[in-house]
Amino acid sequence: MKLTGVELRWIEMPLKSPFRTSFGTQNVRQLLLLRAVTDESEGWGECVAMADPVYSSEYLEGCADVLRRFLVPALSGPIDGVSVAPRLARFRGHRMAKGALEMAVLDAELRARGVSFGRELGATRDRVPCGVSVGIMDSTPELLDAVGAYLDEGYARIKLKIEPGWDVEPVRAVRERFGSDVLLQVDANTAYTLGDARHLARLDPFDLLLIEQPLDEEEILAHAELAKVVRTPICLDESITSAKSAADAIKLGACQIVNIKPGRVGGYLEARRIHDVCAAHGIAVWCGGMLETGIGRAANVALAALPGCTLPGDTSASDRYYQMDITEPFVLDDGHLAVPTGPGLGVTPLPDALDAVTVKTEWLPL
Ligand SMILES: CSCC[C@@H](NC(=O)CCC(=O)O)C(=O)O
Ligand SMILES: [Mg+2]
Repeated sequence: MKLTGVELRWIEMPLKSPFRTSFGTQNVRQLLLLRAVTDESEGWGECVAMADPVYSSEYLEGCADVLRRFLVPALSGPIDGVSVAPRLARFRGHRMAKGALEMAVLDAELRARGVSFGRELGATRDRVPCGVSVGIMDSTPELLDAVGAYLDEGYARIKLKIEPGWDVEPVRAVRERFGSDVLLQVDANTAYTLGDARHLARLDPFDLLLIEQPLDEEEILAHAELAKVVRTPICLDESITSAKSAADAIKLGACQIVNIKPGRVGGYLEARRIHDVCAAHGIAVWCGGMLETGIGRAANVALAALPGCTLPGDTSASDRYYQMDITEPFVLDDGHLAVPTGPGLGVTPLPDALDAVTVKTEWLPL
């Protein structure tokens, strides 16, 4: 298969309501979609980098630049999904940009072969239980209303964003209102330090599934120290950038659970390798989210169907964040989403919906 070019598409998707985390509040999701055009088929990739480098060092315009000047030109000549990462390895970092490009080439290859993402990645289920991420709110009553609505929709797991000053009390309020059977976890997005260990241990009585990324992404040993003070399992997100970093974190006792985000780790093939490393060490994994459109959501649901994904992921329905998705919407069914079965991602953008959120496009010829 040969690439004839890649289209970059800047899109802006307004959120139904502000999504607040410890690193800021989002009202609109600005992201880059890639369309890989080959001599056999076309494929789609979603770059999950945010507009600003506040979740990780990557950001939207930086990804566009590195794709334009380095990554896309490096894919001239015969190419397929598995050969993208080796071809790009000489360029350091830029995992989200690389992951989106690999995803688009892999999707084109799989559509040409008539193989689904789920089949290619090793999915063993045709539907997956879905969790939902709940942002930091202005008040506890507002939080309880939101959590109650998501539970009524059937979500299998609730994840609360936390930060210093909004942690123990919101968790206590959710437990008191909805009981101890609700699967409940928290995500700090690196907002704490090891000095907060005893404070974070105050979450232990609430029987949380996990505490996600309490410390800075580079604090691997500190997470291992934290795990000696906090009984609740530590889950890493931002710290896990590759199968190697996952193996190191596990060996150092820095995490008992891993949130796998394909964009963060350089693509779905590396995500599968992380899944396999964790499974070999008895570490549970789940598929994280970056407010993807239906394109990224389709691939995430396929990943979430792998056997080692034993915890509900942040694979919410399309209407968690968006009034209208750019694909046929993913709709929750009894707390589950169906794994797409068509070739490649199994979904394609709806032209009118895509045009409605497109800011600009750029064609990168090969
Ligand atoms: C765009 S920043 C979101 C990062 C955050 N993701 C979520 O909370 C889930 C978002 C989703 O439902 O896609 C995380 O750190 O896990
Ligand atoms: Mg997280």
